[in-house]
Amino acid sequence: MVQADIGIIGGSGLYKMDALTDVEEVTVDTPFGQPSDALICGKLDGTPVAFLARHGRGHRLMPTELPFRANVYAMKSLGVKYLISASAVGSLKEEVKPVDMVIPDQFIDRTKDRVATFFGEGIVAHIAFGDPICKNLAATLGDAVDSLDLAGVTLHRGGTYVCMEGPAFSTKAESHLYRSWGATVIGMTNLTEAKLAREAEIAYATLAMATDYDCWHPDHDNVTVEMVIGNLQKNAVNAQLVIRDVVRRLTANPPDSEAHSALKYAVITPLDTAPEATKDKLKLLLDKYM
Ligand SMILES: CSC[C@H]1O[C@H](OP(=O)(O)O)[C@H](O)[C@@H]1O
Ligand SMILES: Nc1ncnc2[nH]cnc12
Repeated sequence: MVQADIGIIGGSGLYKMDALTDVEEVTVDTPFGQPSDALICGKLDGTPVAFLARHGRGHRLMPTELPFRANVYAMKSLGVKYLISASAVGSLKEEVKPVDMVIPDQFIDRTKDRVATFFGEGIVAHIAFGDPICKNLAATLGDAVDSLDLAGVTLHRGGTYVCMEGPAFSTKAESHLYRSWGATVIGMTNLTEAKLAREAEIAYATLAMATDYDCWHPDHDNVTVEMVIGNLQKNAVNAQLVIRDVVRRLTANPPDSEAHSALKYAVITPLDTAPEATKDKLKLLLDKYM
């Protein structure tokens, strides 16, 4: 099986990486079902990476339908240690304008219809999630963005990403509420992925690219898919430059991450008495603790 230390999940507008060489499509089956699509494995400037189109190529899956567990498990099964998400987000702050980049460091959970854990069925784990994003991976990602000096793009390091269920966009009352909470951007995917990545001991960071001002801004139209995609086509070009640069940096200097030992103090169920079937299902995550 192909192996890669670095995984990339491309969101709305980013369905492929043009610079990939030695490309191989890998279909992965997991105990949590099939990922959104085949993993596109290849090399970026010589470094093996695995790319996954979050909504599938052709954008077939809405946020609630995403097989988040299968996606993260599939990355883990290829050996991924660093997972970078590229995502479209609505801006909740005046100073974050469309095409700006945000590297969030916090989330607010407004999802209600998805499973965000690998555990259960006899094995209970509670991961620490106070700092849901890997600080070192986020810093490397920020350095990559800064070094590129992309025209018209301001980088915002840090910020809170509200993860809503969707698929409908927010009401104005909701959008104003999130602003009153001090949130920075809004999307529908990254919190769930970040939780599962942490459970899988994978360092996770998000390159969030603003596409709209959601529906709170008096001088801007309410968000539409047309608006999102229009801006994300510009963002997709920038995102690929950033990803290429961050992969170079991670290859030269793979950072430490607290995520890599996230399960050390998280599993409360004694594994020696836990159900064999669940241990088998979670072997990829728990092997080093058994
Ligand atoms: C097409 S706009 C809404 C859609 O875009 C974002 O997706 P992703 O995070 O995969 O880029 C947002 O979360 C929604 O799923
Ligand atoms: N305004 C918005 N709300 C939720 N998800 C989004 N993705 C892009 N823009 C968004």
